[in-house]
Order: sequence, then C-alpha cells, then structure tokens
Amino acid sequence: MTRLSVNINKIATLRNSRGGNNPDLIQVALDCERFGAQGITVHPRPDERHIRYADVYALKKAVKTEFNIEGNPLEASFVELVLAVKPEQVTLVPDALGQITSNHGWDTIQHQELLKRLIAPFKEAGIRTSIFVDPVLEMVEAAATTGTDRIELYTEPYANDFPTNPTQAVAAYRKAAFRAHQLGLGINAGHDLSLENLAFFQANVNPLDEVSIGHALICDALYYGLENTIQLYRRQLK
Ligand SMILES: CC(=O)[C@@H](O)[C@H](O)COP(=O)(O)O
Ligand SMILES: NCC(=O)COP(=O)(O)O
Repeated sequence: MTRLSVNINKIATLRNSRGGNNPDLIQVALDCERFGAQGITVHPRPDERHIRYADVYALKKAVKTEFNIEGNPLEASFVELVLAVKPEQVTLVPDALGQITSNHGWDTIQHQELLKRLIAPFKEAGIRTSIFVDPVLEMVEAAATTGTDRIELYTEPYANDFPTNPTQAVAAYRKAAFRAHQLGLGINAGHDLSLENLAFFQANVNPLDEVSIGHALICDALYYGLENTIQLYRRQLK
C-alpha cells in the first residue's frame, strides 16, 4: 500500500503572509492526520519562506504519523535540525538557495562519495534516509551505493507530460522503480502529483512506498475542503 504524506509547506506560506498564526500550522498538521494523512512532510528552506525551523521542533512534538523532513544536507543548519528532531525520515534534496522550488534530483554518480558522507550521520541516528533523484537508471544505480534506504523519484516531468501522453510520461518511472526495487531501495515519489495524475502513476510504478504531496493538494482543498481532499487523494491510492 502506498502511503500519503501531506506536505504542509503552503499552509506555512499562507500563515506567514500576514505575520500571525492563522492558519495554525500545528493544528492543520493534526487535522491532516485525523483526516487520513499517513505522514506529514515539511521542507524548511534556509530563507524560511514558509516552514520555519521553529515549526519543525513544534511539529515533532505533535505529529503522530510519520514525520518527513526535506532539505539540502549541504546546509549545516539543516543537518543540525534533523539530528536534533530525529524524524522518521529525512529526504535529501539538492536545492540551491534561490530556487523557487525543487526542480532536479541529485547527480548520484558525481556526488556518490559526498552522499555517502552526508547520509551516514542520519542513519547512525536511526533516521530513514531518502534521496531525491530523477528517473534515470544510472542515477538510481549509483544511489544504491550511497547507503540510502530509499529514493524519492522527482515527478514534475511526469506531471508535465501526463496530460498529452500518460504512458510515455510514466515509462521512465516504471523502469526506475523496477531497478530500484531490484537493488533493495525503498521508493518514494513527489513533486506536482495531483488528483489528475496520481492514480495512473501508482498503477504503473511499483512498488511505491510513499508519495508526498503538497501544492496541488492544498490548492484542491480550497475548493473541496481539506478533509474531503485528503480522502480523495487516499482513494487514488487504493
Ligand atoms: C522536494 C519537493 O519536490 C517538494 O517537496 C518541495 O518541498 C517543494 O518545495 P516548495 O513547497 O518550497 O515548492
Ligand atoms: N517531495 C514532494 C513534496 O513533498 C511535495 O511536492 P509538491 O506536491 O508540493 O509539488
């Protein structure tokens, strides 16, 4: 069964826009879990444009399902935060400081030794590790040598191509997941997954341990309500 982890970055974006505490991020996280989320994901970026480091400490005390923290481990403050909080999972993403959002996976061939060094402290702390990768077989194969527990397949290209040619859009992901499974890696996926493209993705990419979804889900919640939206996404993952 594929687990749904709800990324609440955009709840923090809305909260920060007025400088107060509305919406209350912690309460929304608890409600997401109550509505059916099987995990909570956050991506505390160095500029704290949405999720703040203080939010991560507060969420650790509140979250009852799986807590997944995403970020760039080349930022020492991120590593310190994750080792202090000890979430169930850390997802390593190679985002540069000024990126508007995540838009590529690691070059696991060029950065194989670096990733081994970056992953080791998290594993020693008992935190499951996942690294953000593009659906390229060579990158998946090199990821397996880093010691990571899982990969997260970067799915924006799939989402972009899905409307015109779903079968072609998902092909690379099918192959990447098959190879990753052969290599003993767990398989997560995320970025721009939505109500429109999620079921087809899950039907064709297996095994698929977890999807983390934020932007489209929160946008859908504006129309369908948060509880109904989480249930709609869960039903896509049957
Ligand atoms: C890693 C990834 O694809 C997303 O989880 C990322 O966290 C989105 O970040 P923003 O919410 O800042 O766009
Ligand atoms: N790792 C992907 C994630 O957490 C959410 O990405 P998005 O759904 O906001 O694009």
